[in-house]
Amino acid sequence: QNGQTLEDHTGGANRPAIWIDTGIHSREWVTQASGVIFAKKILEGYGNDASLTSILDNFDIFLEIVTNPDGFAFTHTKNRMWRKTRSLNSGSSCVGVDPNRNWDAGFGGAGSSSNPCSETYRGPFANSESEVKAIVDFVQNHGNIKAFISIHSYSQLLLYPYGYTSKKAADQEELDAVAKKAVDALQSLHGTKYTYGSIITTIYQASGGTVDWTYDQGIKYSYTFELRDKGRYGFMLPANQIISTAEETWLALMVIMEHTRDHP
Ligand SMILES: NCCCCC[C@@H](C[SeH])C(=O)O
Ligand SMILES: [Zn+2]
Ligand SMILES: [Zn+2]
Repeated sequence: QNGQTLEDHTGGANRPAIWIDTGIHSREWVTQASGVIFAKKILEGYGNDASLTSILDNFDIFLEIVTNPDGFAFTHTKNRMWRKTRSLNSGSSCVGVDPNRNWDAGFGGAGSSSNPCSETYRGPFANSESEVKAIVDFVQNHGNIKAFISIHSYSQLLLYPYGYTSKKAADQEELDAVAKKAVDALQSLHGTKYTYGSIITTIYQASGGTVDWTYDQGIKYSYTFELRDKGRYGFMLPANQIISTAEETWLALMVIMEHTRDHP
């Protein structure tokens, strides 16, 4: 359209962008399902919701829904509780690397395991997993991503860097203020209560994590969500909670995206 070639589908040379991924941990099924609903929100919202329209008039949104496809298939066929990738580990009969410990941010430090049989196995080296490397390459080639949101379940948390170190992020105050606003918006819909804060202080030490790497790439608005619930169902959240979970999470995402739009 308007004289642009097919390849240039992003509406112009490298517009600023917002990244959202779901399903990097395959068993966290409410996240992939929510990702599909986020896609619907984006498509239906353009031209109807003024705030989303203004976001999309200025940013591209990149949404990767099945970020760990091999793991996701495995949860459907063999093991519902599979978390990691399905890569083969030489010298071990244990399969898979934790794709949320494989990033080059404090890689190999405390908060990940060197044991291939562990659920938090970091992998043989940073970006060893194709699922991770693909995103690293995309982020570095794009070079104009302003917000990066990686969605997990469960625990009802909104987390920001760092997880690999107790050092405060340079933008900690701002990240905390936006997180508060986001969880307040989330809670306003169905009363779902979230906790927010830095990864290491709010959940546990985790090395090689996604948003620690994106933050250190200069993507200030880097957040990890842990969606519903707090353990009653855990990863097996009943399907009848998918829509309400996605709807409330969308309100939090809108707060983060609006802040990104208004603070370019
Ligand atoms: N980027 C590290 C985020 C903190 C831990 C998040 C949870 C999600 Se299941 C984890 O990977 O253990
Ligand atoms: Zn997870
Ligand atoms: Zn989790």
